[in-house]
Amino acid sequence: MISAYTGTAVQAAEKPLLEAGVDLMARAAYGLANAVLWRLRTSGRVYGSSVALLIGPGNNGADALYAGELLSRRGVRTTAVLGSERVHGPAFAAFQAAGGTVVRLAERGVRDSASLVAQADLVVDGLLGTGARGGLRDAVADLVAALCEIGGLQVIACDLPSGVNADTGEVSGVVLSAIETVTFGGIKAGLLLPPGEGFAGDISYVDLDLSLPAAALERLDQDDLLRHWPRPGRSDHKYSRGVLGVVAGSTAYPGAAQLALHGALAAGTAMIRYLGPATLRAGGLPPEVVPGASTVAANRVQAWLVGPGVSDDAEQERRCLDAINSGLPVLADAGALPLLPERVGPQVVITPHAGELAALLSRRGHPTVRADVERSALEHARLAAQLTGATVLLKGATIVVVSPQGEVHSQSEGTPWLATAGSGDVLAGILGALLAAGVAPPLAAAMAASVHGRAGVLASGGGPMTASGIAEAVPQVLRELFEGID
Ligand SMILES: NC(=O)C1=CN([C@@H]2O[C@H](COP(=O)(O)OP(=O)(O)OC[C@H]3O[C@@H](n4cnc5c(N)ncnc54)[C@H](OP(=O)(O)O)[C@@H]3O)[C@@H](O)[C@H]2O)[C@@H](O)CC1
Ligand SMILES: [K+]
Repeated sequence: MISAYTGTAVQAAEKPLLEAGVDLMARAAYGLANAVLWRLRTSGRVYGSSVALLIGPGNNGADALYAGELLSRRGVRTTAVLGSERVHGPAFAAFQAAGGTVVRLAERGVRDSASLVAQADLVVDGLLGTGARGGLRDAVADLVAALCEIGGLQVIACDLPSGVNADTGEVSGVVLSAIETVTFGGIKAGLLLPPGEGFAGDISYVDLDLSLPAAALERLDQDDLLRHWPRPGRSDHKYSRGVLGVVAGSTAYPGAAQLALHGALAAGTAMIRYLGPATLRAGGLPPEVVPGASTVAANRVQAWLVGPGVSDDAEQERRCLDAINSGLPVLADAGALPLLPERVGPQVVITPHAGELAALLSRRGHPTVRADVERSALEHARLAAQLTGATVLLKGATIVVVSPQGEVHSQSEGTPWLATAGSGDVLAGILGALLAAGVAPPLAAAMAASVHGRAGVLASGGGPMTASGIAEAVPQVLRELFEGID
C-alpha cells in the first residue's frame, strides 16, 4: 500500500522534529541533490554539467538552494534563478559560498532567463512547495510558460511540481512537467491525484522519520491485490462464490452488455444472471451467462451491475432502479447514473467519467462542466459521494475512488491506450465481480481500477487494443498475481 498525506499533515509532523533541532531541510536537500546526481550520472557526466534551479520565496526554494550547494561542491555548474525578492537567507548564503551563480528574474527578464534555464542539462523546480496558495503568479508564471513553450526540459520537482495543490492534485495555471518529483517526509496526496499526477513524473521519496497521521489517500499495490482478491476455497460452488445480476444493454447498445459480462466472467464471477432485451438473451450472450427472471426481485443474486448500454429502454431503466433500491451491493454505471435516487446507501458504487460526474452534480444543484471535474477531480468526486451517499469511482488516466465516509483511493496502472470505447464496460464487469464476491465497495472499486489498468497494459503491449482485449487479459493479470500461491 502506498500512503499519501496532505501538505498540512506533513508540515505538522515536521514541527516537533524541527523544535528538537533536527535539520530536516539538510536531509531533504541531500535527497534532492542525490536524485539530480543520479540523473546526471546516467546521462553521461556530473563534473562540468549544468543545473538551473528555479527558486521561490519559501522553504521549497531553500531545499533547492541547499541541494544546489551540494551539487556545486561536486563540480556541477549551478545557476539559481530567483523568482522573487524574498529568498531563504541562510540557504542563499550557502549556495553563493559554494560558488553558485545567481540570476534575478526581475533584472534578467523572462525571455533571457528562460533561454538560460533551457540550456541547462537539468532544471530543479523549487518555486513553490506545501506552503503555496494557488498557482504561480506574475513574472514567475511567465517564465514557466516560456519554459513550457520551449519544451524538452529535464525537470526535477522539489517536493512537488510548483502549481500543483499538495492536498488535492488540483492544478492552477501553468506548471512545469517533471520527469521526477523528489518528495519529503510523506508522499503528498496531490502527486497521486489527477491532474497533478500527470506533472509529477516518477516519484522518489525522502524519508524524514516523521510520525505521520492516518493517510489522506491510499494506493493499492500488488501485495494488496493478492491479499484481498477473492479466491475460491475447496468447498465453494458456483452459488457460494457470489452470483452477479447484470442489467445491461439495449437494442441500440448490445455491445456494452457483452463487454460488461466478459469483464465479470474474466474477473472470476462463477454465476451471472442477465436481464436485458430479448434479442440479446436469445443468442448474443456468452454461453456461461444464465438468462435471469425478468424482474429484479425474482432473481437471487449477491450484487447487481446495472447501466452499461442502457438507453431509451423503459423496462431496463425500471430494472436498474429496482436493483439500486434492492439494498444489495450495486454498481450503477452509464445509463443508470441519471436514474440514481436523491440518496442511496453506502452499498452503491457509481462509476462516472468526468462528463457524467459533471452532469450528476449539475442535476443536484451544483452547475459543473467536464473541465471543472478535470481540473479538480478529488473535490468533485468527494462532493458527489457526499451528495449521493454512494462510493464514487471517477474514471480517467488516474482513477479516483471516494467513499461516502471520505476514504480516498487512487490507481493509475493503466495506459493511455485504455481510452477506447467499451473500456469502462469491462471495468464495470470487474467491479461487479468483486461486489458479488462480497468485497466492500471502496476496496472493490480500487482493486477493479488496478486490475483493469494492469489488463490494459498487458493487452496493449505498447500499441492499440480493443475493450474485448482488456477483458481477455484479466485472467492473465490474476494468474501472474497468484503465481506461487496454493
Ligand atoms: N520546514 C522545514 O524544515 C522543511 C520544509 N521542507 C520544504 O519546505 C516546503 C514548504 O515550505 P514553505 O512553508 O515555506 O512553503 P513554500 O511553498 O516553499 O513557500 C511559501 C512561500 O511562498 C509564498 N507563496 C505562497 N503561494 C504563492 C504563490 N501562489 N505565488 C508566489 N508566492 C507564493 C508565501 O508567501 P506568503 O504566504 O508569505 O505571502 C511563502 O512565502 C516544502 O514543500 C518542502 O519543500 C522540507 O525541506 C522539509 C523540511
Ligand atoms: K516545487
